[in-house]
Formats: sequence, structure tokens, C-alpha cells
Amino acid sequence: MTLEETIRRKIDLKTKPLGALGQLETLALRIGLIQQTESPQLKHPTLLVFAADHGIAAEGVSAYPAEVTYQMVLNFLGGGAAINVFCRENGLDLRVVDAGVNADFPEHSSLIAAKAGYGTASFLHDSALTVEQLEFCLAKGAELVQGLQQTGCNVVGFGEMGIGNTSSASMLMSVCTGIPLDQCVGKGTGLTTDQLSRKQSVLQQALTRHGLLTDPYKILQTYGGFEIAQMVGAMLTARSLHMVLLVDGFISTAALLVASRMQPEVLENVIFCHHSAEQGHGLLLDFLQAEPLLRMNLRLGEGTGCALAYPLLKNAVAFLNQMSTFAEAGVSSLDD
Ligand SMILES: O=C(O)c1ccc[n+]([C@@H]2O[C@H](COP(=O)([O-])O)[C@@H](O)[C@H]2O)c1
Ligand SMILES: Cc1cc2nc[nH]c2cc1C
Repeated sequence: MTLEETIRRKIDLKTKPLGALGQLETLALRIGLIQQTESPQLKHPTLLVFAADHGIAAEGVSAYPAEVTYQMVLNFLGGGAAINVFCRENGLDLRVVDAGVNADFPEHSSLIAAKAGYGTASFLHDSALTVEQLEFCLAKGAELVQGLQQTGCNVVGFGEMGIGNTSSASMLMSVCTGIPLDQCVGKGTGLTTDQLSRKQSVLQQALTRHGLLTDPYKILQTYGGFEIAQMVGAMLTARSLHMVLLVDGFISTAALLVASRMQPEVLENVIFCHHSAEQGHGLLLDFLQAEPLLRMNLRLGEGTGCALAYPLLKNAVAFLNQMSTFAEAGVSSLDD
């Protein structure tokens, strides 16, 4: 029997009509396959919020000013953001990564210093990252996840914060999928319809400027952000360490898309947690053939969809490990 058959059989022997736990059964199976066991365990779940600034923000593509990135990181460190609340409620550890915010932070036990610069260059005029910055970010992301694994963590959630980063994500999506740019661009933090038209024309100019790109490293260097590139490095390493990856919003899914262009197998380790309200996320999820656990119209980022969905993973693993079989409970099954 393959491991998949063993897990399916274990699920089917539980005291419930066949298939009655629906998507929770699919989730349990997926976690078992990721961990290569019929008795998976979720250990030290950790949510990483990667934060960085974006040169493209200077082009008026966000509803909010760029300094909100810095201010929100201080809010994360103070414990007052949505992601702090949801991580506390649901038992995830939270770490904030300064991947390249345009200001310096005081030391803090939850802050990981991993600055690649003080914000990227504007991809309207230049490549967002230099080759050196890209290499630094991929290596930092990898190093970070290795460190987490050494502390016993086997579930990692990917969150981000960066004013302007839906612009980066839209470019990465359009270039990697071939989906026309206008279908990949949305209102982000809340642009008006007029402001959205401006964002679309800025991003269209950038696309024309950089021309056809096919190499995922070059695409990431051209349009990425420091936080997106660190997520890519972290995701690839998490996959190689057999960890469970939690992915939710538009930006983190765009990072995953790029990672999957480098190593398609990374997708096998991902639990898609939430379908964001951001225009483009639905098409991106379809492209990746993903069916997220939740659809609650969040469009916040920070990894909030991951933290909200995490209890479902806990319950999936718990039923697989704890529920009685028909034989154990003396309940008549279809086979009796
Ligand atoms: O995760 C999402 O789907 C999502 C959708 C819209 C906005 N965001 C967040 O909003 C910021 C980017 O929006 P913008 O308009 O500045 O490009 C960034 O901090 C993201 O975490 C996140
Ligand atoms: C206030 C605020 C909080 C955020 N969290 C993630 N992206 C954000 C963008 C803004 C503007």
C-alpha cells in the first residue's frame, strides 16, 4: 500500500459516514503526505511577517503613504496588529522580519534583522533589486527557515507588510502566468477607481520597459520586493525540510508562484489558507489549481488568513490521530 492509500484507509475506518469530514479529510491527508506519516504532528507553528519598502510606492500606486510600512512594523512589535491578535488566539509564534524597511528599528526579541536595503528601486525606471540584493534575500530567507526548523518548528506561515507590494505581486503574476496585466492589478489597500487606472498605466509602462522576461530569478530581481524575495528563499527551504507551508494572500501567493517556477515541487507542501478579496488572487489561485480553506474577503495581508485557518489544520490532525475506528468503538460499519 502507498502512504496515500494507508492514510485514506485510516480516515475511512474512523466512526463517521465515508467522506463525512469533507475538506478536513483532504487536509489531514495532505499534512500526512507532507510529513510522510499516517500520524502527523504540528509543532511550534510560526508565522513570519516579512516587511519591506518599495520604490514603486513613489509613483502613487498605493492608497497609503510608504511610512506605514515602518509604522506597522512597530505595531507588530507592540503586539497590536491583527496578525498579533490572531496568532495569540490560535497559538502561533510570530516573528517579524525586517527584509528592507526604509528606517532602522530598535532591537526587539520578535524582530529579525535581515535588511537588504532601505527599500527597493522603482521598477518603473530600474530593476527593483540588484543581483547582490536578490542573492542576499534568497539566502536570508533560507537561513531563517533553517533556524526555525532547528527549534523544532514544522509549520511555517508566510505573511508580509510593504506599502506598494501589490504592484510587485501583480507584475510577478502577469509575467509568470501570461495573464494580461489588467486582470492582475487590483485596488490593494483601497484605491479609488481613478487611482486604479493610474496604477494600471504605471505598471503597464514598467512592463513595456523591461520587455519579455522568462527566467524566474530575473523576473524576481526586476519586479520583486525584498520581502517577496526572502519569502521565495524561505518557501523553497521549508519545502526541502518537509515543513508545512501556510500561504494566504495575493502577495504571498505571488511569492509562491515565483518559487514554483524555480522548483515546482514546492507546491506539494503548501496549504492554501484564504482567498483574498484582491482582484487577481482568484485567477492566481486558479492558475496554481489551489482551493483555499477560507474565503472571508480579507485583503489585509500580514499572514492573517494563515493564522485564521491554522485551527482547521489542528483539528484535521487531531481527528486523524484521536478519533476511534468503527472496531474500537463497536459501531457497525459498511463492512460489517
Ligand atoms: O494579502 C492580500 O491579499 C493583500 C491585498 C491587499 C493589500 N494587502 C496589504 O496592503 C499592502 C499593499 O497594498 P498596496 O496598495 O500598498 O500595494 C501590503 O502591506 C499588503 O500586506 C494585502
Ligand atoms: C494600516 C495598514 C495595515 C496593513 N497591514 C498590512 N498591510 C497594511 C496596510 C495598511 C495601510
